[in-house]
Amino acid sequence: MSITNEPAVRLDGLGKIYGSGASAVTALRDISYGFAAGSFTAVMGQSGSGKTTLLQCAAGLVHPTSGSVRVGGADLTGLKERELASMRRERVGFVFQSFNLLPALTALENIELPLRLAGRRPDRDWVRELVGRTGIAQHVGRRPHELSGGQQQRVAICRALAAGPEVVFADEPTGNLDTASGQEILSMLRQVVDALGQTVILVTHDPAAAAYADRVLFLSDGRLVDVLTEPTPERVAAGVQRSSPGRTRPAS
Ligand SMILES: Nc1ncnc2c1ncn2[C@@H]1O[C@H](COP(=O)(O)OP(=O)(O)OP(=O)(O)O)[C@@H](O)[C@H]1O
Repeated sequence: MSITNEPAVRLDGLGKIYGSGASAVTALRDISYGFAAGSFTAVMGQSGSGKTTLLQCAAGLVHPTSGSVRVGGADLTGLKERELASMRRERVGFVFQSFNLLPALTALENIELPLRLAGRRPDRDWVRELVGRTGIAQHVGRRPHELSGGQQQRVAICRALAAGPEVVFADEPTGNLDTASGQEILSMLRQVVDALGQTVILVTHDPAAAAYADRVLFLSDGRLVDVLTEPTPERVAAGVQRSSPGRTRPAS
């Protein structure tokens, strides 16, 4: 059971260095932030600023070099790979730019696959509610190649939500979609937060996409340099400008 006021994800002094010696790359520097349960947060910053690394550390996909990550109150620091894999299955959902659906399986089989791999019986009522809410109920018998990109991404969102995760991580989920389909996917993520109380963390390059969130974090050269509340596309675009390298300032 999660404790009231415990953030869904808590980063403390998070740092990540890839490689070592002369080829070492510092991707994250001393990032501390709590992602409130039931909130929608966008992470922005220029290419190479550390967005994907932050998401992957927070999701237990990449080991931080320093600091700690807590998901739903559970400390990931020191977990072995097998324990991390089980944590990911139980507590987090993922939505990627490339949908990552298995082509041989129907949409419904794709949605239920992670649960089945975890040895759990899918909750049919919950899956029915998800496919209804995301508007793909009539398509669940089709295979991915019989669906549009937007429909495939809806399937991926249902798959991410099927196990009732603490948090859904979405890395550029609209990157392969046309503008209208992208907007539908973002509205859907917004609805998932508002109607289902889900926590969503979204990595994006697009100020219009980030404006769907409650808060926007700005990264620059691996540092958290700004946090914007009540974002609009214009305010987010201005935040990107402010947080560009050369104009770095500490987070308030
Ligand atoms: N596996 C890796 N090995 C070495 N360096 C890496 C690795 N992954 C990322 N990096 C480096 O870490 C830094 C941050 O990368 P990251 O992918 O997190 O940035 P990003 O903001 O998501 O970039 P983009 O917007 O281009 O996807 C970059 O300098 C990148 O080259």
